[in-house]
Amino acid sequence: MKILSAEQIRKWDEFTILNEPISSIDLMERAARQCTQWFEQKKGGFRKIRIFCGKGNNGGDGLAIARQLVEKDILSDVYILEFGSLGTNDFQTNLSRLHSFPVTIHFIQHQDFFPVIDKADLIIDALFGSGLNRPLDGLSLQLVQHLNKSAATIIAIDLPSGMFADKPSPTNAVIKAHETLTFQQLKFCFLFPENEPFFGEVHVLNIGLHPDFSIAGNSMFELTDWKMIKEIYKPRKQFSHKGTYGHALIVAGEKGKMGAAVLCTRGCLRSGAGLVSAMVPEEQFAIIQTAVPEAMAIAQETIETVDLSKYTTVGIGPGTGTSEESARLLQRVLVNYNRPIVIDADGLNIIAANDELLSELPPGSILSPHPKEFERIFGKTENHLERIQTARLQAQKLFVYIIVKGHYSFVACPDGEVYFNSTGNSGMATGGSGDVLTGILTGLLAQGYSAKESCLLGMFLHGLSADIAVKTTSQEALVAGDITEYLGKAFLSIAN
Ligand SMILES: NC(=O)C1=CN([C@@H]2O[C@H](COP(=O)(O)OP(=O)(O)OC[C@H]3O[C@@H](n4cnc5c(N)ncnc54)[C@H](OP(=O)(O)O)[C@@H]3O)[C@@H](O)[C@H]2O)[C@H](O)CC1
Ligand SMILES: [K+]
Repeated sequence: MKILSAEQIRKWDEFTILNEPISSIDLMERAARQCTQWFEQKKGGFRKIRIFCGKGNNGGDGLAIARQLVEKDILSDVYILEFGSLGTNDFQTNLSRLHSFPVTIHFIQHQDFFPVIDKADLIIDALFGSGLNRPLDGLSLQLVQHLNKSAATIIAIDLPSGMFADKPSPTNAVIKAHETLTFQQLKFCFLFPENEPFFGEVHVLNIGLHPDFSIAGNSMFELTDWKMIKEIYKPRKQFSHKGTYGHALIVAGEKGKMGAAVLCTRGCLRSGAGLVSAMVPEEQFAIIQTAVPEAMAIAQETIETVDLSKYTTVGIGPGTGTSEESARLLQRVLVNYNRPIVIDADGLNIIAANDELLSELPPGSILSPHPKEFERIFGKTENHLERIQTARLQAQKLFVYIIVKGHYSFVACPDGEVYFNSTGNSGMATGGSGDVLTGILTGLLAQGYSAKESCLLGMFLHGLSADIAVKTTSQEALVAGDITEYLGKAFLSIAN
């Protein structure tokens, strides 16, 4: 699913209006209807429903919701932020429609008119949506601060007022919503971690924008979905043997960090690699061979002489440390291996300390930093959007795939496309979950998925497995090992 800017969504509206065809006011009615149905299902026994409206189309939605709720015998008070000018056409039409219904309409021209809000009230925020073009100030700023001070439940329509739809809102006053009902698809702003305190739980309501609108080519940003992932997934061939699915080399672990090697190797095996060799310090063989008997062990001390070309791919970095010997491991792989590899964790820290290694990366390789590792290599970024843009430029420049981990992990590809992952949960913020991802990515590469396919399928599987796991483990009790345990169920849900 492509992620669109506010401008592109406006064009999609216009396309729908022209080609469905549907009038703009009926499209607003349809959008409001989806919200009304959602509110009906929510029920909740609120003392009073208060709908706050601006004079744009977001406010128009609020007015239409007020009318549709009365039609269902749910009463509300409407508050219109009044600046003295007329609202949009659809706002004005909805205002005149509302006059014949038993809804009290208040016009707010000054902060003295702000209502006292009870914690048992429900606030519907329809002040500003995707048309916001500057931070809030004056009366709108004061109103948002007043609403945020209340202990009432706040539901935002389309976006929390004060938040820009497609760029960071660092200095803005923004409504702190408990839930947000957004239209048609996720907006860019919901992918930024800085915005998380404001949007609460986001529900995407389908308002039936025209399916033929050509978004392809209009956006470099995309959210992975089931259809895309099912197309990438390749069932195993009937006449196959372990050689069909490649031989992966995992270079991981040092004394005290062998857990990373175990998790990574398990992730690699569980994602379907035919053979996996784990290159660990020789004195740690017992750990890897006991914990992962399916893998072969090979000593890190043999790195100078080993023939790397016999491995289909290499995953390097989890728990290796950043000592001179570990740096040597990475250098040797980079210099002697020319197919795509996966580099994570300490492998990335070694690169951060020796940035000349960036020019040695085999083309098409995958780097999978978390934000701090990313900044160590590519420099400080002010916000998530800047991080996305930097990753995009670097992926193009270095011809590598850069996965930045987090809620909505994303991968920046060498062709300039950026894909956000749609699976996963906060339970994954636990030690070792990145090591499992490295294993999965390496395992997918080994069995013949392209680097891009490995990134998309790997991130999706990793998150999906955790989503399935938390149904029994809870987010709190999830440990990285559970992600490998549930990978089978994740594969089954993609295959079926
Ligand atoms: N396809 C859909 O998703 C549909 C969405 N709908 C709803 O429409 C809004 C977008 O409506 P729009 O009228 O474009 O914008 P807003 O309602 O968000 O804002 C209206 C005007 O507010 C002014 N503005 C902008 N920033 C500020 C500010 N900081 N302070 C005060 N005023 C501000 C601006 O006008 P100016 O002339 O003052 O620049 C805006 O134009 C979308 O979010 C949905 O809720 C449709 O209902 C159905 C389809
Ligand atoms: K809003």
